[in-house]
Amino acid sequence: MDTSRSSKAEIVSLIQNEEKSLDDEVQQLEQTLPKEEGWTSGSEKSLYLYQGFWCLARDLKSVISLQKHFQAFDSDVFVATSPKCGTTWLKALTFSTLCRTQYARDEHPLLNSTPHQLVRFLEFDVYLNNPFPDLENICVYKPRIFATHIPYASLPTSIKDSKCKIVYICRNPMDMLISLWNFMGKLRDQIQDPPMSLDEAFDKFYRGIYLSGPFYEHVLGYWKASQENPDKTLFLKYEDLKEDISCQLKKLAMFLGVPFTEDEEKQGVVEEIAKICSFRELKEVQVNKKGLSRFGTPHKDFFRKGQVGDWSNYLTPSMVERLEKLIHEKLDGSGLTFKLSSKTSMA
Ligand SMILES: Nc1ncnc2c1ncn2[C@@H]1O[C@H](COP(=O)(O)OS(=O)(=O)O)[C@@H](OP(=O)(O)O)[C@H]1O
Repeated sequence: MDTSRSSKAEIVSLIQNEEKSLDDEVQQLEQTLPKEEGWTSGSEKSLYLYQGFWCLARDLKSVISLQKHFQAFDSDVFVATSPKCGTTWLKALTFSTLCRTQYARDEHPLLNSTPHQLVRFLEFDVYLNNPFPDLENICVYKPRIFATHIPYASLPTSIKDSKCKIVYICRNPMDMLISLWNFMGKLRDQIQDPPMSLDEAFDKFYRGIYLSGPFYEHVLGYWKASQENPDKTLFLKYEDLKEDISCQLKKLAMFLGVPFTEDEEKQGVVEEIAKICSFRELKEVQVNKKGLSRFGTPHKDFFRKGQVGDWSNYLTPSMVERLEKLIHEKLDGSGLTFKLSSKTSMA
């Protein structure tokens, strides 16, 4: 919306009209889109299948408004993920890599802000209840870095068409399921919902019914984008980061156009970033231990175990067999594979 020539009253009226038209559109969609019970109780927690992915009614409004209005800059960077695949970690790493010259080494912003405050979600935060956020002033550090769980196909056109960069992280779906089930379990406790059995969670996950699911479509969308244009989309795996964070961090810096210099490497900058963004360190920072995120989740719930292979402590052999078969079917021919190691590792 170009408001450069409008008076304040005209702008207020434009915003009100846009809000009203969005509300009408969402109300209509709620009546027509396929609908399923969400992971917590309450009709507002129902999930709707919008453009092939599952979305809360609250988020439908922000997704539509950012699809309509968001204008990406060539310099922007987007952290794209499915939930529970390493978003918090990749936000911290991307921010620390890109903005490393903008703060003193002993005054890292991650010591006072959560990764979700430094790299804000477009649909759950920036555009939540606000179709025209003040994007000019929203990111203190430059370049602008935003995050999203929206699948590649449904990203605002300007993200796909501009020269901005997208970093994506995926995780083996079995660990993702266990992480999601534990996370939603904590949300259910807070609102006094009875616990959801693992069988029920497995069934929902298997059918792709969770925020931004189905998993395979999400992963394959970004996988194909990274194959077609590797300079625009970088595809990372949680397991690879756990295995060799320095190597993956250098790859990330190179992709973002800010490779570590020889001097930086000698000074241990790579290891410093890896350390401050590690599960062990971030979990202990005060700001990550208390308080709620702007989308209502306790900060501490973004840090649970941070391990590879925790699924083997929960999933039954028949669940594993069914998921392995599904993974095989869905990813067949794509060239994408997951390590399903049951060996756990800590940061
Ligand atoms: N720094 C760091 N290093 C490694 N692992 C980390 C880190 N921070 C968070 N985690 C683990 O990531 C899981 C949460 O996933 P997301 O951050 O994608 O969640 S969310 O989508 O933003 O809600 C969740 O995984 P599980 O422990 O398996 O549940 C977190 O513990």
